[in-house]
Amino acid sequence: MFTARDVSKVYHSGEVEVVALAGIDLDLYPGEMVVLLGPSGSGKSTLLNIIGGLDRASTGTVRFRDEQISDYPEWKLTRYRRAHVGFVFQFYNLIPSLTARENVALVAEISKNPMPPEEALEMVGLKHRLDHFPAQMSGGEQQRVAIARAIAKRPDVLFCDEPTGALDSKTGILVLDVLYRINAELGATIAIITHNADIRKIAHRVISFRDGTIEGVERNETRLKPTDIQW
Ligand SMILES: Nc1ncnc2c1ncn2[C@@H]1O[C@H](COP(=O)(O)OP(=O)(O)OP(=O)(O)O)[C@@H](O)[C@H]1O
Repeated sequence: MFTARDVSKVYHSGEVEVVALAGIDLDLYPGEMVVLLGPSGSGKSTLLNIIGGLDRASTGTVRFRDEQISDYPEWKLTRYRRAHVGFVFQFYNLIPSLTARENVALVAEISKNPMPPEEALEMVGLKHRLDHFPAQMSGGEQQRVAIARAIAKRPDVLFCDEPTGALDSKTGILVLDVLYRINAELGATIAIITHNADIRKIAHRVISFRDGTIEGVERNETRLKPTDIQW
């Protein structure tokens, strides 16, 4: 689904150059669930942001199916992101003055063939929270609203940057279980960035980062369900 070749990213802040990615090659396949592991600052978010069309590589190429998205002008990149990519971040980013249903509806409105917000919220187990505001929900519930919002446009791929980073383990497992089901039931490719090595067991493949490079790729012969892991 994605082919990244020799992707590098250098940030310049004043005199200082930070090499966030130093020539990475990565393939992501349709329908797989991958976990990206690695120390803080090793380049995980930078890579997903580039593949997701939120940022641009300094050098190298990124293909999505038959399209070289690294060559896209801004408007095409926006269209690509809108049509194909869902994002889930550590801090939910819900609009506080909108209910769960309205937060999801907002994205559904700018999509071509969206799921009804109620259906997306039902998939994440929040049918009973449709008209609650973010402040009336727990962290895990808010994250599940954020996931419902991301899947409502039926994305081909879901990029999740530390989705359980702000949650206790019990709630985190619930959120991972939702992602696991979305991967199995909707067939969406899912990439999860985490610092938590225990989460690796739920992935088809685990990609390990170090200093802006990929240190290793491991395939899990047997996967665990999120409800079978603990940390
Ligand atoms: N906008 C930016 N400007 C300057 N440097 C940046 C910027 N974004 C990231 N970096 C630097 O690039 C490097 C890689 O950052 P990145 O966020 O990709 O790492 P990460 O592996 O996702 O880390 P974490 O697990 O802490 O989120 C880090 O050294 C970071 O400080």
